[in-house]
Amino acid sequence: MTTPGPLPLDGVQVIELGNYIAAPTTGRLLADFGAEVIKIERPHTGDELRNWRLKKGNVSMLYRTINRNKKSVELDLRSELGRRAILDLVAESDVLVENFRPGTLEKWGLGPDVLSEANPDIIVTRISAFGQTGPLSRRPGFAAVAEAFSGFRNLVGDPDRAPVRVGVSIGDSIAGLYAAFGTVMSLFQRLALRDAANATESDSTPPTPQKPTRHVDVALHEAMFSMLESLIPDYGAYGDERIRSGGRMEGIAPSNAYLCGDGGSIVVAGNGDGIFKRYMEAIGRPDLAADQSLQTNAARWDRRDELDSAIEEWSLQRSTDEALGILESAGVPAGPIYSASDIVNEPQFIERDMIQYLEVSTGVETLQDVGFPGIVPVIGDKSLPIRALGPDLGADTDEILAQRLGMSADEIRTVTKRA
Ligand SMILES: CC(C)(COP(=O)(O)OP(=O)(O)OC[C@H]1O[C@@H](n2cnc3c(N)ncnc32)[C@H](O)[C@@H]1OP(=O)(O)O)[C@@H](O)C(=O)NCCC(=O)NCCSC(=O)C(=O)O
Repeated sequence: MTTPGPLPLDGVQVIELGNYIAAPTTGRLLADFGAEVIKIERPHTGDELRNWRLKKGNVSMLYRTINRNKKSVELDLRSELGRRAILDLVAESDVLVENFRPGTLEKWGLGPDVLSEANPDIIVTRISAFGQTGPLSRRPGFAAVAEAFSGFRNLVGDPDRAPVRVGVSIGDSIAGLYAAFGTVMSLFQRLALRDAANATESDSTPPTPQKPTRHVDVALHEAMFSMLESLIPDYGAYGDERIRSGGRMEGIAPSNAYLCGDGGSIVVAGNGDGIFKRYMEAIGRPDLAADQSLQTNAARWDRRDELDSAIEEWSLQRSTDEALGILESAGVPAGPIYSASDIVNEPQFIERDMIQYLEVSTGVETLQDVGFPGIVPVIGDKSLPIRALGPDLGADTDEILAQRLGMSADEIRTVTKRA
C-alpha cells in the first residue's frame, strides 16, 4: 500500500450502505480522494458484486476495483444491535451513502430522519432507480431499466435495429458521480455555514435563519436523463423525436467509425466547419472541401451517407496506423478503437499512471502485477496511487465495531451472524 501526501477529503468520514455499482461508486470516489469510507456488508455474502464476472476464487476484480480504498465491516442491518451500531457510527461521521430500494432503510428504522436525529449534521446521500419521491419511487431497478426509462437507451444503436445497452453500467456510474458531487456540495455548504456561524459570533450579523436540507436524492433515470443534452428542447422547439443514429453523431457530420484495410477501425470526428475542409483535403477529396453546399453541419448531415462512403473508400485503402497518421498530420480529431490489451500498452495511459499494477487476492490465490485503473480526475500531473484494493469481507469489522464503537465479542458475533 502506498501512502500519498495529503488528500482533498482527508478527515471526511463516510458510511457506505452500498451494493452493486451505484452507491459503491460514490464511496469509491470519496475514498479515492482521502475520505475514510466504511462499507457495511451483509453478513456471510457481502456485496453481491463480489461474485460479478468472477472467473477465479471468490472475490471478483470488479469488487476489488469499485471498492478500493475502503474498509469492510460485516453487519446485519436488520438486527437491533446492527441498527444501533449504524447510529453510533453516524454520530461520528459526515456522510452516509446508500442505494437500497426506497423504503428499505425506513423499514429497518434507519430512515433519514432517524439518521439526522443521531447526527444533525450528517449528509444522507441516497441513490435509487427513480428517486425517493414520485409515483414510481418504490420500484426496484437496475441501471438498464433506468437507462431505458430516461430516454438514453433509445439513442444507442442503429436506427433500424432494437436499441442496445452500452457495454458498462453507465447509469450506475453517472448516478454515483452525481451522488459524489451532491455530497461534496453539501460538505462544502456545511463548512461555509460553520464559518459564517463562527464569524457571526464575533459580530452583530444575524445568524443564517434556515438550516439547508442535507439529503441528496439521486435517481438513476434522472442521472441519465441529464446526459441527453437538448433532447427535450429539440422536441419542444422543432418537434424532433430523436432516435439512435448508430456510430454517427445526430445532426453533426461527418462523425463516425470507419473500417480500414487491415481490418481495424478508426473513429473520426470531423465535427467542425474548418476541420471538415482539412479532413476532405486529407482524404484526397478537395472537391468536397470546396463544395459550397457542404459548409454547415446541417447540410453535411443531409448528405451523411455520401460523405461516409467517400471516407470509408479512403480508409479501406490504408492500414489503421497509416490512416490515423494522415489525419493527425492534417489536424483532424481521430483515434483508434482500443481494447484492454491496447490500453495497457498505450503510453498516454502509462505516463499518467492510469494503469497501476498491484498484487491482488482472488480470495483463494494471490495474483501478481494485475493492472487496475487509476484515479480520475488527475490532481497534479498523474493519477494518485491506489492505496488499497477492495477489502476482504469484514476485514475491518473488529477495528470498527470493537475498537471504535466498543462492542463486545458477543455483540459482534450477533451482528456479523458468526457462530
Ligand atoms: C438493487 C435493487 C433492485 C435490489 O432490490 P432488493 O434486493 O429487492 O431490495 P432492497 O434494496 O430493499 O435490499 C434489501 C436486501 O438487501 C439485503 N442486504 C444488503 N445488505 C444488508 C445488510 N448489511 N444487512 C442486512 N441485509 C442486507 C437484504 O438481505 C435484502 O435482501 P432480501 O433478503 O432479498 O430482502 C434495489 O436495491 C434498488 O432498486 N436499488 C436502487 C437502485 C440501484 O442502486 N440499483 C442497482 C444498481 S447497480 C447495477 O449494478 C446495475 O444496474 O448494473
